[in-house]
This record gives sequence, structure tokens and C-alpha cells, in this order.
Amino acid sequence: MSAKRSDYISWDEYFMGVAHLSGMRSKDPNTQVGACIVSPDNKILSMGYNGFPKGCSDDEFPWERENDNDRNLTKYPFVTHSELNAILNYRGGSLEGTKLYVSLFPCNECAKAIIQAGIRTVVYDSDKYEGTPSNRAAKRMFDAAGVNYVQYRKTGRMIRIEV
Ligand SMILES: Nc1nc(=O)n([C@H]2C[C@H](O)[C@@H](COP(=O)(O)O)O2)cc1CO
Ligand SMILES: [Zn+2]
Repeated sequence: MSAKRSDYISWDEYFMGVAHLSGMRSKDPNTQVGACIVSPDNKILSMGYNGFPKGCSDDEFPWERENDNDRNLTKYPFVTHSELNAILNYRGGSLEGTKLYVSLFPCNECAKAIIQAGIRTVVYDSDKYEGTPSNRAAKRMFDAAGVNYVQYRKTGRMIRIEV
């Protein structure tokens, strides 16, 4: 009998890896975000990435970050964040007591949805908007609501997948 493999990926690497993979579907030219919701017994319940709502074409809606003079539109009023997409993509019932893995710390709007959906823990990777009003509001609400948020500790493992 041979011993089991020892170089298998950990649960955390698996779920954060899935979150990052999901973010690779994003058409946002500046920031791609992915999220993965996991049950207390380590089952993936849902995934999401940032994009425009159904029916809102990536070729017609703007991906600009700043208003330009003639069109005067940015992506911000239109884009659905990865975390909200992951919550809304779940059609199986309650998300009470689940864990969310996300490649970027949630904004204040997603924080409200996370709290109200009953998600108890957020594992995030980047926090590149740390200190902004939205980021601070999200943390303040998580603290008040008892949602735990922990930064993912990178293991340095490279996961390469040929598709
Ligand atoms: N937690 C998040 N989840 C997300 O899905 N997003 C999305 C909204 C935009 O599509 C993009 C941020 O664009 P930018 O401001 O870095 O060019 O990422 C943003 C955040 C940040 O709070
Ligand atoms: Zn958000």
C-alpha cells in the first residue's frame, strides 16, 4: 500500500484559488475580483466575479474609471461586485454560518449584503483600498455585526493549470 500524497493543496489554498480563478472571468480592465462561498463543512456553495448585470452587454456599458467629457459615464453605477454576485448566484436556501473567500476586501455595500445574508467569516486577500471611506465603513459594520474578517496568509505556492 502506498502512502497518501503530501503535496495536496490546503482548504484555504483551494478556496482562495477558486476565488482567484473566478475573478479571471471578469472583463474589468483595471481590477478583477473573485469570490467563493463555503459551507461550514467545506463545500463550495457559490462563486462570483465583478461584472455587469445580466442583459447589460460588456460591449455597450462602459468600463472607464473616470468620466470622459463626451460620454460622461463610468463603470461604477453598473458593475455588480463579486461578493454580491456570489450571494445572488446561490439559489439553494440560506447562507447562514458560511465563509466567504474573496480576492479583495469587500466594500461597504457588499458588507451590508454579507451581514444580512448571515455570512460569518470573510477571508480576503488584497486590501488595496484600505483606509478609504467605503473600506472603513465595511470594517466598522463587520465589527458591529460580529463578522470575522481575516487576511489570507499567502503560502507562496504557485498553482499552474493547463486548460
Ligand atoms: N471588494 C470589491 N469587489 C469588487 O468586485 N469590486 C469591483 C468593482 C469594480 O469592477 C472593480 C474595482 O475597480 P477599480 O476602482 O479598482 O478600477 O472591482 C471592488 C471591490 C472593492 O471594494
Ligand atoms: Zn462591493
